[in-house]
Order: sequence, then structure tokens, then C-alpha cells
Amino acid sequence: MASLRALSSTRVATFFYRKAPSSTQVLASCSIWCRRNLYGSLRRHNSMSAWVIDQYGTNEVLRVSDEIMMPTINLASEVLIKVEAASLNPLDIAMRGGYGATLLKLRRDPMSVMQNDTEFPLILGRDVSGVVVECGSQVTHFAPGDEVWAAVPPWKQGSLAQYLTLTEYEVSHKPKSLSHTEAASVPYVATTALSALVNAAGLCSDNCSDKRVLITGGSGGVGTFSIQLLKAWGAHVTVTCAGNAEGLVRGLGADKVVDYTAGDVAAQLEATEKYDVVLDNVGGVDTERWALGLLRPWSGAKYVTLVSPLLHSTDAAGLAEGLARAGCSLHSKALQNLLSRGVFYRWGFYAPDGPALDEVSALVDAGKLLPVVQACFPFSQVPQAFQRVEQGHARGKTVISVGGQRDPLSEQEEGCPAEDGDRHARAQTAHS
Ligand SMILES: NC(=O)C1=CN([C@@H]2O[C@H](COP(=O)(O)OP(=O)(O)OC[C@H]3O[C@@H](n4cnc5c(N)ncnc54)[C@H](OP(=O)(O)O)[C@@H]3O)[C@@H](O)[C@H]2O)C=CC1
Repeated sequence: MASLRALSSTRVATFFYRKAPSSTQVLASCSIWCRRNLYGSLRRHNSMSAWVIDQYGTNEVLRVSDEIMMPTINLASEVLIKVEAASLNPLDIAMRGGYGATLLKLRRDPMSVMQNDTEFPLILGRDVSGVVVECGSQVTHFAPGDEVWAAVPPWKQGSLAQYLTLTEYEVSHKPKSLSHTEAASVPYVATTALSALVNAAGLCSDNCSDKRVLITGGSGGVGTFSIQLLKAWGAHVTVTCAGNAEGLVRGLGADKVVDYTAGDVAAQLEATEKYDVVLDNVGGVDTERWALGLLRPWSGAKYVTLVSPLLHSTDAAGLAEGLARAGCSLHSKALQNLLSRGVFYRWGFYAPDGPALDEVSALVDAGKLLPVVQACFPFSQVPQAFQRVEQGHARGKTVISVGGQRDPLSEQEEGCPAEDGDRHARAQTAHS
């Protein structure tokens, strides 16, 4: 009864926002009513399918279950999303092994952690493309039936499940031109790239036309997105990647490509003009050293690395000491680089940002950004998808079709889209 009451109050709220309905809206309302009522019957069962882990470890800890508690809307600003597709990031592999557990525990929903005194069963998966099925009373931008995409914060239950809840701020309307499986390849890398390029490096669509940007590790998820975004903003983009990824990154718009497997990458880059921004997706002491040396000195140039020691540090040394160590390391490097050559040293992090995804959505629908899907797995093969990502050598993203499984709400099965060859071909054609 409690859940039916919750459904009714949301339905009333949604109804009063509507004006005189058109025939399309009437049809949409019918569809929403069906979803709601079918959803109500599902909620009575109170459980859903999800891939979970009950302890940290290797791929063996992944387990699929039909008995995972359905998420519910606990805040007025939350939306409940039916997941159609998810994707994997290197972070999922790391989190499966316990990476970040110390710091992430702090930000997890205190209610759910207190109930079990543990983060388990933990659902991984940081990207979602799906359909809104229920909205909290203060949600204004979304309604049941809306197709949405989002990057799921690592401190929340993930998208390798039939349903999840997010706040309205974290969610955005999915680009109309993409299927769910294509859309699921974008949000986490997009919000990470935007956070790094905009917040840490100070770039935006209005100030890039005279900027030279170097992207290390340009063939992966963040790299393939960043190349396209920076080209859409008018920057000159140089990319480091393996020789066999050159066609891909050039197809996405890279102006210059350096093959790091063909000799000393720093020596190859030293012959080029200096850079205003380096986005480092590779990390490591060596890369950091030569990349900083390629920045235009005394010009406010910025080095932003996505590979920071913060979470490793708190995992290894505990919260207080780990944060202190990481903070000291960041401040000493930042100071040293500022004083010795006038360049800024920064760490970039993913940040939840639905409004930023709205802008990405517009660029996608304008044909300026393409999803780069390397492989697509059905929901039943999540462990194989983890293996695929764990092997490395990503060329874009590995996606999981969640809606393709049998679901009480839908008899439809969505197939996986084209595999790497086709997707790369599409990316290259569109940008050539
Ligand atoms: N701080 C944060 O909040 C976030 C951090 N990250 C981190 O950023 C990094 C990039 O993420 P993502 O793009 O998703 O990772 P991917 O695994 O998708 O891509 C990494 C790419 O780098 C290439 N690569 C590996 N070594 C080198 C090298 N020495 N020089 C040039 N290219 C290389 C790989 O291909 P190949 O090996 O074939 O060359 C692969 O294409 C990861 O370390 C990730 O953990 C990502 C998101 C958020």
C-alpha cells in the first residue's frame, strides 16, 4: 500500500503540470499509465535483477541475482530510472577490487550503509541510458517516460541493474539521435572530460580557437570523447596513442597523432610547438615529467592528469593520513611547477553534472560528437565485459545492453549495435 500511495502522489503532481493534452500527449500518458501500473505490480515483488559483488576481488566475485532490492525514491529530487544500457569504465574494474572503498564509503547513502553496516551487495556500472519511471515530488525537468542518460556517481549503486535512482541534477535528456546502447557509452567519460577541461584547465567553447591541446591516451573512452569535444570547440588537438589507433583518432578529428609504441614519445613531441593544455589519461611519473616540459612556459598553461594517487592513498594509509599525503603531493607539485616554469599542475576528477550532459546532448544531436562503441555485451555476459575492459587497449567504450534481457515491463529485446569496425567507420566518415 505504501508504494501505491507514493505512486499516486507523484501521478497527481505530474497531472497538474500538464496543459490541455494533444493526441500525442494522450498516447504518452497512456504509455506512462501502463508503465506505472506494471511498475506497481513489479514493486510488489520488491526485487530486480542486478550484477552485484559481496566482497572485493577478481572477476569471480561478480554474481547475478534476481533478488536485489528495488531502489525507491527517498528524496523529493530523485528520479527512478529503468536501465536500458550501461557501460564499463576502468573505474569499475578497480572498484571491483576495492579501489576507493575508504573514501567512497564516506559519501555512500548513510541509510543503506547503516541498514547493512556494509556497502555490499554493491552494484557497479557508472553509465546509464534508460527511461524515467517515477519522479520525486520536487522534480521539475523530468517526467515518467522521458529517455535519459547519466553518469552514476561512484558512491551510488550502479547501472548493472534493472533500476536505479539518481537526483534530478545528475540526469539529462538522452540525445534523440542515439540508441540506448550508444548513449550509454558517453556520460561518465563526458562528465570527466568536461570537469577536467572546463573546471581544471579553464577551456570552453569560446576560448579554444587559439589553443593547442595535447591528449595522452587518446584512443580510450575519455580520449575519444575529448578529441571530439575540443575539435567542436575549435582547438588544435595532438594525441598520443598506439599506431593501430591512429585511424580512429584521426577520424575523430585529431590534428596530429604520435605513436607512443614507435619510439621515444617525448622526443617526437619536443619537435612540435608547445602546448597550452595537456590532458593526461595515462599518468605515471615519466609521462608527467615530459608532458609538463611540453607546456608553454610562463603563459598560464595547464597540465591536468586524471590519474591521481588520491584514492590509492586513502585506501593504503587510511582516510586522514591518505588525504594528508595526497594533499601534500598535490601542493608540492603545483608549487614547484608554478615557481620553476609558470605552469599549473592539477588533478582532474569526474563530477556529476546533468546540465553539462544537456550541452553534450545538443552537440551529439548536431552531429558534432559521436559515440565510440568498441564492443557491446548482453546483460548475461557482464563478467565477459569486465574481462574485455580489464585486457586494456580500449578503443572507445564497452557497453552492456541491459534492456535486452527479459523484463516484466517489456517484452521487447534490444540488440547490441554494431561492433568496433562499423562504429569506428561511422566515426571516421562523419568527421572526415
Ligand atoms: N580521476 C577521475 O575521476 C577519472 C579518472 N579516469 C582515469 O583516466 C584514465 C583514462 O580513462 P579512460 O579513457 O576511460 O581509459 P581507457 O582504458 O578507456 O583508455 C586508456 C587508453 O590509453 C591507451 N594507452 C595506454 N598506455 C598508453 C600510453 N603510454 N600512451 C598513450 N596511450 C596509451 C590505451 O590503449 P593501448 O594500451 O592500446 O595504447 C587506451 O586506449 C584511466 O586511468 C582512468 O582510470 C577516468 C575517468 C575518471
